[in-house]
Amino acid sequence: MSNTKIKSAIISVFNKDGLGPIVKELSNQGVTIYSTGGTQSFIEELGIKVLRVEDLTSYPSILGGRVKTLHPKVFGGILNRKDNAKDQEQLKEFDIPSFDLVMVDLYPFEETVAAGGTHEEIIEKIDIGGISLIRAAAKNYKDVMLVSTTKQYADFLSILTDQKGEITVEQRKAYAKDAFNVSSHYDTHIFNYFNQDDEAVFKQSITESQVLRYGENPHQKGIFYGGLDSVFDKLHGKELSYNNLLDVDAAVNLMEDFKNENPTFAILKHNNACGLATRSTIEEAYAAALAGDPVSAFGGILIANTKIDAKTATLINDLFCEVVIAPTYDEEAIEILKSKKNRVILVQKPFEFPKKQFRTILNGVLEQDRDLITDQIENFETVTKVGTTDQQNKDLAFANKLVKHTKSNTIVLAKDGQLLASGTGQTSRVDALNQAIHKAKSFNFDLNGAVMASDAFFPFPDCVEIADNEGIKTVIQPGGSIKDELSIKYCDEHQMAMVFTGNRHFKH
Ligand SMILES: NC(=O)c1ncn([C@@H]2O[C@H](COP(=O)(O)O)[C@@H](O)[C@H]2O)c1NC=O
Repeated sequence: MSNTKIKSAIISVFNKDGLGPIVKELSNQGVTIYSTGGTQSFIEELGIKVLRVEDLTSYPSILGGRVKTLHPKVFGGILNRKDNAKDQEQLKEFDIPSFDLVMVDLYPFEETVAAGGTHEEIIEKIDIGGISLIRAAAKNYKDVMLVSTTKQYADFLSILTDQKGEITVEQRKAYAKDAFNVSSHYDTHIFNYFNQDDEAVFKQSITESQVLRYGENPHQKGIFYGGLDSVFDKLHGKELSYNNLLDVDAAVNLMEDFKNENPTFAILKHNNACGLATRSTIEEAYAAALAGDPVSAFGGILIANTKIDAKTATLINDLFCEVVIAPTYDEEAIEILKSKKNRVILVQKPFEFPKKQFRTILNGVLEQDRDLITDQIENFETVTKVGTTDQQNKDLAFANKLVKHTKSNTIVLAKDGQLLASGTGQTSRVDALNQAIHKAKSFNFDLNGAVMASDAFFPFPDCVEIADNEGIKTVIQPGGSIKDELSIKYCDEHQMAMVFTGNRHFKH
């Protein structure tokens, strides 16, 4: 198959940005340009000759722009096969010009939904003519070059210029493939808008992707579908790996629950926090978080809920860590942190988490709502004779937030706004508690006065008994076991306080 020299073009774009240099080049190359209303005015204002689609079709744009290019003279000009004699005869018979280039930028449907447009505004942004132009030109890629998104402008302009308007069939096919990506993405968003009542249909479209160095292990391939630019500004460091991304996700989710708290710092390893503390300064919060488990912190992911200053950065610099995340940094702090070549420094932007979560299992996909419940002190239900003090309530809320972001089964032990230790991802709650106690003791924490949080109810009174024996007298848990009474009874007999939240926070 031969190259196609662009001699005629039809251009209909919503966003006119970046169009100027392309139409100038097309004009320089003597290309005949047809265009729709707004695009035509834009091109004319550049002093470039352009023909009106209305003159071609002998119809004005009607129904408020709902019908402007939908005409056999337009679609015949795009869909005709150059090597099909009958097609070419019909072009002559019906006086249809043949198009070698189609350029479209669709109505901004997704953006209108995101901006909270009214139903009527959103419906009007369902592009009909544009999507038809795209499908037609992509179908006939053997003869037609199609630019279906403004993202292709720079590449297309260089092809146009370098190859003097001669486009190879490989290039046309590649652009056609991209076009079906554009059209299917567009339709996915329309479907999801119409499916807001949550009918169980899985349809997602993510056009951005990043090939990772590898997956969870070096022998596994890894790709991230999504774009991090809306979440972070990356100031420094190597590419985030598959495991880094999982940890970063866990860190950002965790810190979301502490974003309105006093300065709070977390250190994560393998998606779980190994250090977390809230203090009056971020420097103190970092020091207390690190003290939670300085061994695990090696190679960890660090996240702060407030600005990282130079003093904190100096402390961080003593630790080998993969990623540091904060909403802002002092200039000096950035320079200090940059001293390690590979360390990734991220500025977290204000960011709204998607409301749904997905993961693959077996031969399908699981979907669930994000766990948006953050248990508030005013909703705590004291179920024991002994109540809780204000400080204990603060610690219970702190530990309970952490439990929500730790792999099940989990038990979190905390005191004075500091994670003392947690048991993570254990097959029994008793194992989780024993792991937490063992860890806390290994770092010389005094468990007297500590609080215990559990992600799910206690099926037996064994955990409260073990906790009691260690001096832990205050407990928070969802409640809901048929044997709750046994745990409550134990607490009452041993002057322990227990609070129910009513909300389980499994995380698997
Ligand atoms: N109705 C049609 O026949 C039609 N043909 C092209 N469009 C769209 O109209 C827009 C360009 O319009 P204008 O050139 O008038 O600014 C583009 O987003 C294009 O995708 C159409 N509009 C919507 O369907």
